[in-house]
Amino acid sequence: MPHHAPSAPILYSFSNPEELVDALSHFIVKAQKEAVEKRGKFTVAISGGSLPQFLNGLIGKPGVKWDKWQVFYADERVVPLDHPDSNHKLCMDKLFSKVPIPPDNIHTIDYSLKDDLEDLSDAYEKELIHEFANKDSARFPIFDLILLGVGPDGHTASLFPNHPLLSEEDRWVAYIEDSPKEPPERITLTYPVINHASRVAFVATGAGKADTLKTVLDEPEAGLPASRVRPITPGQVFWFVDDAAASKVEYPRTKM
Ligand SMILES: O=C1O[C@H](COP(=O)(O)O)[C@@H](O)[C@H](O)[C@H]1O
Repeated sequence: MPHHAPSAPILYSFSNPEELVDALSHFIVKAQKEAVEKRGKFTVAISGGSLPQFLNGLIGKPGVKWDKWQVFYADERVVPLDHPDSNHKLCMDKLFSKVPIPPDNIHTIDYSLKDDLEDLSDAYEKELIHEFANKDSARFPIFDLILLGVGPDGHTASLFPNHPLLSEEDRWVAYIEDSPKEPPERITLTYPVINHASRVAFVATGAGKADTLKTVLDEPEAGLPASRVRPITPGQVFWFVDDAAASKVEYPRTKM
């Protein structure tokens, strides 16, 4: 089979958060429409951190078919689901408690397995296998959309700089016990999963992310975790940022 290099990232920069929220919700609904037309459902993985607050353009938006969404977490902290550090709690607070998504369509970690992180991450992987296996012959799941953030150190999901997990090639879900950012115990989707997605969209805002974004987009050879997100063709990576976050970036912007 011919090998195609991954497509270059597409960078959208907005002058204010309202424009970003609006464009992002439009982009997500378009992705959902395509997926539902093709396969009758929309598989999406969502991060925590600052990202969920930018999804509020979906609340009450016409065209969102919540019953077709199957939601997983791109990463999750190993804490109770109602703990302030839980990415699930954050997504519930910012979005899912405000929309008619069936609770069974939101796939959370099984916190009762907290004493054995291998079991906990295997159980989450099984949840993915149940959703994706046998639907196509791919070795890895093909998410319709993965929504990611980027930390000031360039980490994304719970893939941190210089961590051995960056080299994971087999597992769909892996655990980490020594996250440099609190809390230390987490699970994360691995690169093979992220880089098989149909679309990955990063969201990053604020001047505090300007240096990080410059390194990620202008110096991919530095190998920061977010730069390594390069979905295999025909997958595509998009960046939704504000002008403050993009202020130091030379990488070309695309008009929406
Ligand atoms: O710890 C995490 O950090 C990243 C980035 O967070 P942000 O607040 O700087 O946007 C986030 O994407 C990830 O889900 C989370 O667990």
